[in-house]
Amino acid sequence: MTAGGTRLDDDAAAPAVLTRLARDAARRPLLVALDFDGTLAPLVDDPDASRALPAAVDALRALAQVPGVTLALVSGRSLTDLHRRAEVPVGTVLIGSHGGERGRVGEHGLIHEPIQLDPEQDALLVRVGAGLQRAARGRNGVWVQHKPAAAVLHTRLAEPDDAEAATREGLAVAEELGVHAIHGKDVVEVSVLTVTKGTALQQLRADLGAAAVVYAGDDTTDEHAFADLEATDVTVKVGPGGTVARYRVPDPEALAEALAGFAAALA
Ligand SMILES: O=P(O)(O)OC[C@H]1O[C@H](O[C@H]2O[C@H](CO)[C@@H](O)[C@H](O)[C@H]2O)[C@H](O)[C@@H](O)[C@@H]1O
Repeated sequence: MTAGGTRLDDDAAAPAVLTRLARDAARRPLLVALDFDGTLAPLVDDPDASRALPAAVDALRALAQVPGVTLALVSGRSLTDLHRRAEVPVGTVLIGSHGGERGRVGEHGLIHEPIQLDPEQDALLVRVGAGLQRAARGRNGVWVQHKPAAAVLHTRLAEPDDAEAATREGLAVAEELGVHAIHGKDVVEVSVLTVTKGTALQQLRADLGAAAVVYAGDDTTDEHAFADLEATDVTVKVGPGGTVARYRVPDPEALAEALAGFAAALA
């Protein structure tokens, strides 16, 4: 219920703390960093159909116009995928692959260095993909998504028994290969990189010299970001579940509303 003395079950707490932060001119430069799936975009069965809420897109546009504010999206998606669907203004920083890739939205498209795996990581990624394909085989609704540095076993569409068995097998594949696995919302993601959203966010904060950070997210990988930020930063868990974040909003709709209020208070 509480973290850092804040009531996580108070729906008004996050909007109120954002308004206070907006009025505190000493806390600039300000970094506003947001997860994508489950945070700006409600979760859906097909990851390709995922879109940010129109209200969230409007709020991000308003935030990006405020002097002294840098907007960033921090996602498990590949950078190109995130860029394709994010609908964010020029200048927005994009962090993809859970911190493994970083770029920026430019006037003429995405500016970034494509991810470069060494031959060992390349070979490992092939084995990860093959292992997860084995875990999916013969199980209705279980499928594998391939990304630049990871493969993801999706179980959202499977019956509970199949989902559970596939998840167990997917986690075993990671253990066998000695690589990092993330058990997220109806996914087991196995990456050949050891980065986290937390370390990527700390790096970005240092690069910007940010005096304060706002971070919102809904899933297990976002807990790294919450944990690595400072007690004076504003961390917001979206939806139910245990968290080390200081504030909570019930869903992406409520977050979009809070961000719109934040942008208005900053203007
Ligand atoms: O860090 P995020 O932006 O939250 O991305 C994490 C993963 O998001 C996607 O999967 C999740 O969203 C899907 C679409 O709503 C949903 O079908 C799935 O169950 C969720 O886990 C994406 O497909 C993954 O690659 C990302 O790592």
